[in-house]
Amino acid sequence: MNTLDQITTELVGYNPHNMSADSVTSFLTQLVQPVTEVQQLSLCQALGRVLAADIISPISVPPHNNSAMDGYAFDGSQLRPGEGLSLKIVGSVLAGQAWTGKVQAGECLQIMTGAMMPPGLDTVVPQELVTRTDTHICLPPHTVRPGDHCRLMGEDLQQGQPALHKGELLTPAAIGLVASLGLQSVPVYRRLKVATLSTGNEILSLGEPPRPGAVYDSNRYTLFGLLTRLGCEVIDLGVVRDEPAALQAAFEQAASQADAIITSGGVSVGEADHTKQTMAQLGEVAFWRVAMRPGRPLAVGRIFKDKLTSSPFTKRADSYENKSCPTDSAILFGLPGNPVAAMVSFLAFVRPALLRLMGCQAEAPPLLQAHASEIIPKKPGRTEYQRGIVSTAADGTLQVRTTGNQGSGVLSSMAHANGLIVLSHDQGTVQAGELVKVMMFDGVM
Ligand SMILES: Nc1nc2c(c(=O)[nH]1)N[C@H]1C(S)=C(S)[C@@H](COP(=O)(O)OP(=O)(O)OC[C@H]3O[C@@H](n4cnc5c(N)ncnc54)[C@H](O)[C@@H]3O)O[C@H]1N2
Ligand code: MOO
Repeated sequence: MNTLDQITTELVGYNPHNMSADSVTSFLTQLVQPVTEVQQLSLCQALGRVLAADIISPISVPPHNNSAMDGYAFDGSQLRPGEGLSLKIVGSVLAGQAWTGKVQAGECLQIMTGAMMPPGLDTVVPQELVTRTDTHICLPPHTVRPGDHCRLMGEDLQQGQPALHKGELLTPAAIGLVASLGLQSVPVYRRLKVATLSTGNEILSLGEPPRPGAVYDSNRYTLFGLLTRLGCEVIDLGVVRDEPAALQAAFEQAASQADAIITSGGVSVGEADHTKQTMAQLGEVAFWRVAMRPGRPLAVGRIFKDKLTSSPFTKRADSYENKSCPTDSAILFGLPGNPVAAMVSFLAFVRPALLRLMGCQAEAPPLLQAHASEIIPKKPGRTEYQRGIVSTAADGTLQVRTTGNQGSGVLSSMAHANGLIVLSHDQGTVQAGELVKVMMFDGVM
């Protein structure tokens, strides 16, 4: 585990009370140490998990030369430029069958897609490109070239070649690739446990009757969705009152069970904002406040498990299967209470940090570029995230417009967005037609 001093002395521009969005990303890369515990999981359970070792192909894929079309297989060396070809049909082979007979010069074999190409044959002509009698086919000139429509053994993967690398996320395509190798299970890093709690005396749990001054908790629900999409196990610790003792008990419980803790509310400068103080008592506050909007009062730190009193930490290698978690500290993300500020902070920083904690080494997906359909006012000196809808303009280019009220408590404009327009730290107001960057939600939330 790196100490804060080790991380911060190397970090350019570190200012714990006003971090730029870029320095938060660099900081979290240093702070977060990936989990190390590995499990062997059957393929169907492994979707969304992170590979803990390279997958080396035990076989070649495809395992044999085979036809890419329903048609006729023959030796392509008989083709002559500008000339047609007449071939005698000597048999027929389906996928899964092996043709054992001979196919001589002047002959062909009727073959179905996926069927093994017999030795000596390297070319397939699709059936709709030939004229056929009972005994022969006739290929017009220029129908195929030697080697056409024949899929070669190992053209996808050669035996012994790495198919996937350690640190890759298992997507549906990756799961399919592993299955094509005949492997039934894969080594993956264990699932992260993430504890969530909402703070605030005014926060109502669902099912409670409304009361004056109170609002229903939405943050635990957006976080539940975001964390579930990420494949984390969510430990829901409910709503905690704005009281230091209640917060301390909740943090201790969370830290004893989870790799990461995500709170919302109580990180600003109000009299009931106790999150940072409790974080400092049980661990350390790494930084608080980011030059961004929304989400400025984000606080990040960690809770040291060996300091906990009420929830003793058992450091057993298999303990993540039980109640506690085998890491020395739990990283704590104190998100701002305003619902959109909480979501934006999660998407901008928490999600990439959790992916790193999960062992994922994949690059962040590139931001998309779209033309702003309207003026977007922006002050230089902070990164801004605006809720937007990307669509295709009449000329085929991408355009983006904002989804209305951008107040950091307004969830409806978030629910109607398909991405966040990311306006960088030094950027000023965006004019209509200018290109802007967009972080798309697809696959993320
Ligand atoms: N004097 C200042 N006041 C505020 C500042 C500031 O710099 N100086 N920052 C503002 C900004 S920006 C934000 S964001 C908020 C963040 O405050 P907290 O993290 O302390 O959050 P709360 O005060 O607890 O709540 C803010 C707001 O969000 C509602 N909320 C909280 N939790 C939930 C939840 N789970 N579900 C739905 N809504 C929730 C809460 O009722 C408040 O309306 O501080 C500003 N103030
Ligand atoms: O940063 Mo706050 O999130 O704007 O409301």
